[in-house]
Amino acid sequence: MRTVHTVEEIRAAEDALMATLPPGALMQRAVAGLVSTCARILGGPYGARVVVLAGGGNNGGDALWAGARLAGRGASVDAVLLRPDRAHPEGLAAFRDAGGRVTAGDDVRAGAALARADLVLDGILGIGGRGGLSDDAAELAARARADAGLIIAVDLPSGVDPDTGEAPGAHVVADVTVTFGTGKTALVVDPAAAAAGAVHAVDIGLAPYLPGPRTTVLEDADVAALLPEPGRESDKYSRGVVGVLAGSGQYPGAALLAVGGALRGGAGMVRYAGPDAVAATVRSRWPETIAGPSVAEVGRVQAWTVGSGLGDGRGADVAAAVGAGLPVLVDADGLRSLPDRFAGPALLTPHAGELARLLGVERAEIEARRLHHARAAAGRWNATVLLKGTTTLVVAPDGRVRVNSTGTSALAAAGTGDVLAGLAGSLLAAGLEPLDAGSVAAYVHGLAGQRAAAAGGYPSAGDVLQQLPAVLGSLRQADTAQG
Ligand SMILES: NC(=O)C1=CN([C@@H]2O[C@H](COP(=O)(O)OP(=O)(O)OC[C@H]3O[C@@H](n4cnc5c(N)ncnc54)[C@H](O)[C@@H]3O)[C@@H](O)[C@H]2O)[C@@H](O)CC1
Ligand SMILES: Nc1ncnc2c1ncn2[C@@H]1O[C@H](COP(=O)(O)OP(=O)(O)O)[C@@H](O)[C@H]1O
Ligand SMILES: [K+]
Repeated sequence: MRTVHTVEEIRAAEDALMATLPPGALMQRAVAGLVSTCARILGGPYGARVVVLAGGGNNGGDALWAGARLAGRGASVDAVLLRPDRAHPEGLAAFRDAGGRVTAGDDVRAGAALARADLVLDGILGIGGRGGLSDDAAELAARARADAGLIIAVDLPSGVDPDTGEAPGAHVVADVTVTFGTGKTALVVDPAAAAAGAVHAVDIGLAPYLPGPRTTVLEDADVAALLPEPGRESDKYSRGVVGVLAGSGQYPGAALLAVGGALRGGAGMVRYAGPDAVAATVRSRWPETIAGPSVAEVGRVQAWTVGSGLGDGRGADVAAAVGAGLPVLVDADGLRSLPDRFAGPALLTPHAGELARLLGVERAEIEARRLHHARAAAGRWNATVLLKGTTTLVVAPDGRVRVNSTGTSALAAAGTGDVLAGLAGSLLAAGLEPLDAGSVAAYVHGLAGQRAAAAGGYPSAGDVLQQLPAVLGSLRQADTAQG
């Protein structure tokens, strides 16, 4: 599991750790990790042309110290100081001692150095940064992006907001970010995360001083441990019965994909509620499905998945499923019929457009502030909100957040959301809480998208569905091997 902490938590942990160490020792740990990553990426620093962009804080200090060490190993290093009056004194002294050249941000030499750089170290702003880059810094960042070989961001790409994942103004767009101690929201939540590139974490010994993380990124082992495992005594009821209220005459495929997602997700049984014609289509593909005309008449279930491809005019059925007092997942058209607040476990699965409609804001505003708005909706409806997109977020009303790392644009195809709704519904029926059900489903769904894409061509939702057994099988196998 990868952890994410807030700036306040990181600063408190750093203070506690620093109190046990000689002055400057913590920065030297960070710098050692940064330099070894730079050296590895450069294939050895000797002869490399490096430019350090240094702001006036400790982030600039890290970059200047790293520049000094790279110069000491034979790199040709220029430092461009954005705030010459506030440059990190020890870092700057070490840099000069190692033979580094220093220029001011507005010096023409700065542009020339960037144009021939193999590597730019972005030390303009770190966790102290707020509100986008100043104009002079923005210009250097743009030049670096246009002209230089590779950009490595120190701790964070400068200019993004550390705690929200928002990018409120100009910012560095890095190829790699070397981050210290723990993850930051900006490294996992878009749009900021898109500017971080590949993230390398450097252990500086902070973990014992950090609180339990509110935000996490699940990995294979976490997901495998959360997946329901049928026991010797399991029967179809104890494994979970999912009710699926999805699809319509206009969108019968949504019913097929949601039921398929639920069956492949491990449900012991799926009960489909919908018109006879759609039910017949569902049963011709999934003969194991039990069908009935409405929520009230389909029989007992342990969780409901409602809304995918449902069309209009089914509000009463949605209300019946939502009001059944069972865990419920609400997707797509079902989101038009939400109660004022949920009383029991609920998982809402909007994409940005649907969340925009729910909250009465523009879609672009949702995309710019994904975590903020997912949180707002989770609080407003007392439900866990799974906001789909490049990095899917799952936000519980109590403030816990999971960020999915397996997303792929291969999933940007009609109907993949229906598969996700069925899959997450089956996990709710198996007894997972909405945060676990949503984050495990998003993870598995992303891996299925990756596998479908690797099989070649442009996968459709059906191809993604077909990959679920292989993905679940390999996660389980890895779990058994570990356990
Ligand atoms: N505290 C420590 O011992 C360690 C700190 N480390 C580094 O220190 C960094 C944090 O350093 P600082 O707290 O000095 O903060 P930064 O270096 O991130 O920022 C410096 C200052 O810039 C100003 N600023 C904020 N937003 C700005 C903007 N948009 N435009 C211009 N100026 C702006 C603020 O006054 C801020 O305090 C971390 O990100 C990490 O790189 C690491 O060396 C690990 C150890
Ligand atoms: N660019 C992308 N990168 C990663 N995942 C994506 C991308 N675009 C779409 N997805 C994923 O694809 C799925 C699409 O779901 P949705 O928008 O509900 O489509 P539909 O209603 O057609 O099924 C979601 O899981 C979403 O997170
Ligand atoms: K930085």
